[in-house]
Amino acid sequence: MIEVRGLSKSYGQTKAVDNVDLSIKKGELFGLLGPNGSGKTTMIKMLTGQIKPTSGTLKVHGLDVLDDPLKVRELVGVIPEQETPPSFLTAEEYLHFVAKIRKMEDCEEACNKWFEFFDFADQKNSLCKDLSRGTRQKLMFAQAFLHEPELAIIDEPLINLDPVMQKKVKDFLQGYVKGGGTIFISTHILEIAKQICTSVGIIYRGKLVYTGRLNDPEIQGRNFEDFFLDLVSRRKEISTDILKKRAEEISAPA
Ligand SMILES: Nc1ncnc2c1ncn2[C@@H]1O[C@H](COP(=O)(O)OP(=O)(O)OP(=O)(O)O)[C@@H](O)[C@H]1O
Repeated sequence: MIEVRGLSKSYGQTKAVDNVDLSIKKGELFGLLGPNGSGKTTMIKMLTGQIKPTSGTLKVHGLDVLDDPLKVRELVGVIPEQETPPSFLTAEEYLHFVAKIRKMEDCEEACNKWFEFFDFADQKNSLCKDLSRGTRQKLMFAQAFLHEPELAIIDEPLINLDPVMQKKVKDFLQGYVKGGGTIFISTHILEIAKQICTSVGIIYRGKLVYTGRLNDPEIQGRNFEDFFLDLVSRRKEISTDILKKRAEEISAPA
């Protein structure tokens, strides 16, 4: 469902994503994990055709994202990082608008299903700007799954949701992949990955330093948090040395 080869994205000197290879099969609930600034959002932006890679290839849903970014966005359900629905539309108008873009014939039932699922039917006529942050996230979630995409890509799916809604969303995501869907999420919350993901990738400083299942022999018998911290802090020591050297160079007399 997702095939990435040699994918890189640089912003000036910063290698946000560095030579990543990744394959995600249909039916996976894949979690991309990594500390802040490790390249998760940049990966998602490339997968969804929001930004172009510096180099590499990427296929999503069998489509080359570089050749056909519009088609990819039409097929795939996406929740970008920190995205909120347009302030000037009501919640219902926004879902109808998305349904039109998704070329859905009759969206009334699908929209109502989501208002009920997230328990905010009483606010469907409110302007999005007047909704709470959590409710805006619910709406973003609804728009991504409205057309029941085969693949959904979600940056931090549980952000701003209360524990009751988090549980609902986690159950929904697990059910979705059991029903044949594929989901790619990014998160820096390890607990979420442990609870719901069928496979994970760990990205650190743009490099994919691990991919596999949570029950892989490499992890088995070890606490996943320790495994994760080992992977990223081992590299942190290296980078700390580099930073120290740079600081010495900068402070050295000319
Ligand atoms: N538009 C941009 N211009 C310059 N640098 C950028 C840009 N977008 C991201 N970066 C840099 O690329 C690196 C990766 O950022 P990215 O947002 O992908 O990380 P992340 O893993 O999603 O972080 P977080 O968990 O904090 O959201 C960071 O060093 C960031 O500062």
